[in-house]
Amino acid sequence: MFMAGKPVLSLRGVRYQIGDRLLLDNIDFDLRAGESMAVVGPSGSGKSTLLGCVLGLMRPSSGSVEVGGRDIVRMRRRELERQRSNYMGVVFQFGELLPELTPVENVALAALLAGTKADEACRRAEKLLDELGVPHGGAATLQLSGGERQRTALARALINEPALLLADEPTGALDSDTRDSVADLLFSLPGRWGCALVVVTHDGQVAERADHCLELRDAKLIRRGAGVQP
Ligand SMILES: Nc1ncnc2c1ncn2[C@@H]1O[C@H](COP(=O)(O)OP(=O)(O)OP(=O)(O)O)[C@@H](O)[C@H]1O
Repeated sequence: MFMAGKPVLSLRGVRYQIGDRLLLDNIDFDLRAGESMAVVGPSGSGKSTLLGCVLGLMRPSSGSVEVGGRDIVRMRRRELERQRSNYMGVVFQFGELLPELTPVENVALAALLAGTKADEACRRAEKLLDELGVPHGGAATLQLSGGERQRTALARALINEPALLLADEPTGALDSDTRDSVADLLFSLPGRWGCALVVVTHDGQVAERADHCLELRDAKLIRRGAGVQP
């Protein structure tokens, strides 16, 4: 896990523009191990763009995005991919799992791709799925409920022990009871695993569980909860 006390994620002066529209204007924040942050904001305000900059999928026109103490903005592709696989885990709205594989296979695959041996990858996948409450007989992932699929997606994001967990609308496709149980699990992870967590969500009831709640509006990040220094 990343050094305690130092930010796992640190943005300074991040600016991102599409055409003549400024989506991110001078965004600054720090997030440390064990902390969670929610980003809310109207549809189209640029929340996914912000996450894209943190993941290195989008390149800001200026500013720095430090993950694990290193600026990813000016990294070459290979180096960026290495930094991403060493430090980051990601969960999307629909889980983005391979439906015909079993949950164990879906989760183990992420470890295999990171260089873990097959036996070890399966063992760790099974343990993680047990801890996150996902049944894992031989059934294909498509037979799981929506909540179980999102828990599987969380297990996949966690298997390489990321210092930074990123989630884009992780509960957006779930009914309200399932949303609550997945959100409870999600926000328990920084305390249990020592990772930092960023959640982009439309849902105020999900966002209020975070240590820091920030709203993206008119290209600026405005603090809504206590904590983070924007
Ligand atoms: N490649 C692109 N070309 C042009 N416009 C784009 C492109 N990508 C995103 N946009 C626009 O940028 C704006 C921000 O998009 P983004 O997906 O970051 O918003 P969001 O806050 O995540 O929205 P939502 O909550 O609806 O998912 C939107 O108006 C979108 O249409």
